[in-house]
Amino acid sequence: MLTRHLFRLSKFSRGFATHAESFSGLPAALHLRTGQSFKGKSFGAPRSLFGETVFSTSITSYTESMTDPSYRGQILVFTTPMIGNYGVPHNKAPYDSQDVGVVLESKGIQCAAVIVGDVAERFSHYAAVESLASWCKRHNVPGITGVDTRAITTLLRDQGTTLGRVAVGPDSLLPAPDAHEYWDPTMENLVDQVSTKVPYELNPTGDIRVAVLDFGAKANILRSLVRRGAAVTVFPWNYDFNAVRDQFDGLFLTNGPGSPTHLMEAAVNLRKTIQEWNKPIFGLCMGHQVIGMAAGLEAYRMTFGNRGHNQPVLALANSGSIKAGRVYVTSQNHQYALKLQDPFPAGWEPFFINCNDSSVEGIKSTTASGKNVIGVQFHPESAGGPLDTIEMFSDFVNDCKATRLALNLGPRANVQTPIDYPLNVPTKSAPEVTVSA
Ligand SMILES: NC(=O)CC[C@H](N)C(=O)O
Repeated sequence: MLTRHLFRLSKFSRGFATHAESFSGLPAALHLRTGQSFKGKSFGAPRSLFGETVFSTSITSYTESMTDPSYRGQILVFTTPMIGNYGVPHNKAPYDSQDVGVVLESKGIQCAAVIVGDVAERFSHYAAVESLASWCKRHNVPGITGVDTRAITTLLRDQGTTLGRVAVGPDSLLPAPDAHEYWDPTMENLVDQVSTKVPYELNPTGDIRVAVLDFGAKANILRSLVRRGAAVTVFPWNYDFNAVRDQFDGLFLTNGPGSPTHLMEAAVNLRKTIQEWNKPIFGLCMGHQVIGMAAGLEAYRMTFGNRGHNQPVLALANSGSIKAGRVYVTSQNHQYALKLQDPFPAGWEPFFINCNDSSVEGIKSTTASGKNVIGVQFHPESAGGPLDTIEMFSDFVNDCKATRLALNLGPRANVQTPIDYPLNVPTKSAPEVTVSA
């Protein structure tokens, strides 16, 4: 009876559908460079490719994860067995009241491929318009279902993130590639591939004006700033913010894919900004790593990183809405981290620490330094994930407002002053900061 009732409910919900045509059922295999192979069935695009195999422990939000530009080049294994049961929402205007041009985290699927235990052929959700399989097919992204994702995860946890190959159809019957044939996405500057090529503005009449350095921004970062009344100007990753900084009340550095070793130029520019400019700076994930490199900390590659929406972090200091001694559950997607060094560089202190692996989860400028710079390894904008640290965006916006007041700049509400973008600003500075890959 209950089952019949549930079936009816799902039948009449807008998104109830099956997309059998996107389940080719072709044989497929995931080969790891370390020699292991896992066999399953193909869904989505019938296409073979190389990538870096990573796992995520998130239970929901496969749509947000897959559109996160930080997953660029990665074969994403979900530890949650059933993926796809609430389908995929539309991606057409109008989006929402904080329209930043996309409904999820970016315009399309960013990860190279997905590996799931059991892909849902039927989906049901009021906002869903298609199945995971049909979405993957439209975006030319292959998926494999029917594999033991727990076995893959246990392996990756022991041996670390591993290069892989998704082989679909006849390719899956061929022997696994030789170790030297695997493509390593981290050798490329992936940030350059996903960052905006030209500056653009959102909410130009906001109360404060924030510059965003786009290393591969998740859209919810932009929404979170706009929602709090900020006018936002998004710049390419290697734009030298120092050329325009007088026009802004704060600087935000976003998440981004790949190794921070490719972002030396941004770190060198930022070091100058921190030295010469006393307004609020906030960075997350890749942005946090760039802040750390600018501060003189070293970044390193972790064994398997942290990916999921259930990562506990302990606050070590009070700052705005964050209280020392409290544990916050956070959304994360990273492979690199800043080294915890003793002593910390002058003027800096650790802000958060991961409760599972004790890795650095945040740094901040000390009160005595007179600066207001914060970097966090996790994603306070939390798409998807718990909202425990979302108020860090309010803290940042409030700090920007307070700085305007302190500098007697007055309110800028409804003032539309065009930003003057000097051309050819990206510079080729000599790297001065260290990162161990
Ligand atoms: N989400 C991110 O910004 C991740 C930063 C970096 N790509 C890493 O893997 O550590």
